[in-house]
Amino acid sequence: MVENLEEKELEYSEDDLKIINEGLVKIEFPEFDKVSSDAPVFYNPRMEFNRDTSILAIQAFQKILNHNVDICDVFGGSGIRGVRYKKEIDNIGDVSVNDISSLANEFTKINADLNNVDINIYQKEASVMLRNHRGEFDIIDIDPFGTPSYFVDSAGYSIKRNSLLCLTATDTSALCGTYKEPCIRKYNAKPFKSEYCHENGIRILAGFAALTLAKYKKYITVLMSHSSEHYMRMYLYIKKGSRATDESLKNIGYMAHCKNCLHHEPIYGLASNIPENCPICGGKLTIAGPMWLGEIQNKEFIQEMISISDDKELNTKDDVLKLLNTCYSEAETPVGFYDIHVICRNLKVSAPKLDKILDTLKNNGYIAVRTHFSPLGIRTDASIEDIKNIILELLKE
Ligand SMILES: C[S@@+](CC[C@H](N)C(=O)[O-])C[C@H]1O[C@@H](n2cnc3c(N)ncnc32)[C@H](O)[C@@H]1O
Ligand SMILES: [Zn+2]
Repeated sequence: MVENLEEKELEYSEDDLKIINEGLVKIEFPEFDKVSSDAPVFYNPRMEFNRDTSILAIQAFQKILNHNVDICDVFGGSGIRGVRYKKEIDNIGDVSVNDISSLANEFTKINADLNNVDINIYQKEASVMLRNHRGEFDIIDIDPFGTPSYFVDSAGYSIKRNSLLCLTATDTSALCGTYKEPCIRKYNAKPFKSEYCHENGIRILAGFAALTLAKYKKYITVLMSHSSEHYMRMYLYIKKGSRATDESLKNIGYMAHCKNCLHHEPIYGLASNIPENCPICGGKLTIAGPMWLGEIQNKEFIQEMISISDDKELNTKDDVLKLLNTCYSEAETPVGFYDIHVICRNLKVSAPKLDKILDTLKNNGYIAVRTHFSPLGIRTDASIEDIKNIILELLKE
């Protein structure tokens, strides 16, 4: 069932109108009491970071395609994304902005005129928009309130080979497992509320997209993904081919976690044999998934985003670069991470400095990097036993 279908009566006066600057554009919008799904046209300053990151990702993708790219923002709101994409991305082709609300579209028109750009404006339910315009866009941006799950099938039907699917989810409580049932309903996956639940959430969303697109013989490569504040966002390179899709689905699997000793391990395959007990301590394993166990960061793509940032005016550039640098170092590392405080609680000791643990792991020949998912997280190929031993040794010093 698709929510927010009915247009709500919203009134505003001239006094409610506000203009803000973001990136290279000015955006006018009526200020309602609160930012919510009741107010289709609004400006959410907390999403500027998301939009700035999108500018870099879409520009980097345009460079991969190396021709003018046509883009559709399926949930336009005030039109801010469409207007920014048209104004700030080089070699952009047609920009289409869709919103089910006529008020939203009124403001998209106002904002396109205010910034002297041409935008095609549509007023359709998102899935209808996608299905009516099959194969037309090089880039599809799905940025709804809450879950994108209702729209992924239509995106899978509509999206053409060699294109980019940008997905936002704000229902992080479902994806992270605060509430289990909504995740099962919306993403057909069992979540697990753990110290690395945001990574599991990203992987569940990517896995859901991969499995949904597979029936159209389309497969994903995750170019970049992040969990920030109250939302998750990912950039998926979509390609087509039945063999390659079959191969790609080998990245679907489960995460097994031992609450007793904190060991975790990925288990590849949809119908694989899942062990019941922890190979380290014999404790019962908790299973989350199905989820995407393939890469969730792509080094070359992120490097391109970082280079492109030199030429872009972005208010949140420092924060975006911080994120991109961490995501860059997270690429090609093992699935899942360890939280140092959780391990130290398990050991009943106080925590040594995170940098010390990272250095010692690296000196012992392990991969050891930070993760953007958590300031206390370490991504490493060391086993939980090795990490615990290193912590205990450090505490003796
Ligand atoms: C989160 S806002 C979009 C924000 C915008 N992308 C931005 O960056 O500011 C969601 C928008 O989706 C619209 N919407 C909600 N359900 C929809 C549906 N099923 N089809 C099309 N538009 C929908 C709402 O009217 C609202 O304007
Ligand atoms: Zn165990």
